Amino acid sequence: MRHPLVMGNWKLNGSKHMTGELIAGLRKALSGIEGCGVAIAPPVIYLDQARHAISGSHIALGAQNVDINLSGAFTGEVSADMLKDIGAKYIIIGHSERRTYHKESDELIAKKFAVLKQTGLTPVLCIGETDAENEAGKTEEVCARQIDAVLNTLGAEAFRDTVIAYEPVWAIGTGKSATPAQAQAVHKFIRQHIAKKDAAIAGQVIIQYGGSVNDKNAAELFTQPDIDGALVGGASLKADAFAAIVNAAAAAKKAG
Ligand SMILES: O=C[C@H](O)COP(=O)(O)O
Repeated sequence: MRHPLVMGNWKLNGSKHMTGELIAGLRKALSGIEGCGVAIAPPVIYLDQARHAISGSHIALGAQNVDINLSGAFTGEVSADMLKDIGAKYIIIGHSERRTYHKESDELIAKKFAVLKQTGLTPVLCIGETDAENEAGKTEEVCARQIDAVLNTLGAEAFRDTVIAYEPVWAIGTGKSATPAQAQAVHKFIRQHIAKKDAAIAGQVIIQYGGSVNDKNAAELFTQPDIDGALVGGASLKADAFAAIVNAAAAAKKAG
C-alpha cells in the first residue's frame, strides 16, 4: 500500500544557521505525525549537519542531484556512494531547473536513475511540461517521453519503491499551481502509462505533485486519488508552512 511523501527541496537556499533553525522548527511541528513520509533535501554542503539535526526524528534526508559516476576525475560532482555514505535516501533527479540550466537530457537522467537504484537509493524522478508544451496540448507526450527514458532502458521493475514528481514547469515558483483536477488527470495518465508495462509496479509508485504547493492549496490537491504527497520548493523553507502541508497529506491519507 503506497503512502504519501512530502519532500522539501531547498534548492540553492540555506546557511548553517538556517539549517539548524528550520530543522528544529520542523521537529517541533511534525512530532507525532503518522501516515506520511517526510523528507528534506538541503544543499549538499549542509547534508551532514542536517543528518545530525534530524537524528531520531521521522524526517528522512534527501539530496537535489547526483552524478552518474561513482568515483574518479569528475571535478565538482557528488556520487551516489557519497550520498549513501552521508545518510541520504531520496535523491531528486531530472528537476526542470537542471534540465534547463544544465542541459540535462532524458538519457542522462535515466543513467542517474540507474546509478541510484544500483546504490540502493531512492530516485525522485521529476517530470513535467513547459508552458508552451502545455499550451500546445503536449503534456502527456512530454511526460511519457520522460518516463520512457527510464522504462525503455531499465524496465518497469526499476520503478519499484521509487518516486515520480510531476512538476509542470509553468507552476514552479510562480504561485500558479495546477488545479487538483488538472494534476490528477496527469497523475492518472502517468500511472496508466507505467501500468501498460506492469500494473503492480504502477500501483505502488509514489507520484508527488510539485509546483507552488503551499499550506493553502495542499489539502485539496491531496484529496485526489493519484496524488501521493508533494515535492515542495518555496514553502519548504518555512517550518510552519511545510508542516501544514505534511499534516494535510497525513489527514488525506487517514480520510481515504
Ligand atoms: O522541487 C520543487 C519544485 O520545483 C516546486 O517549487 P515551488 O514549490 O517553489 O513552486
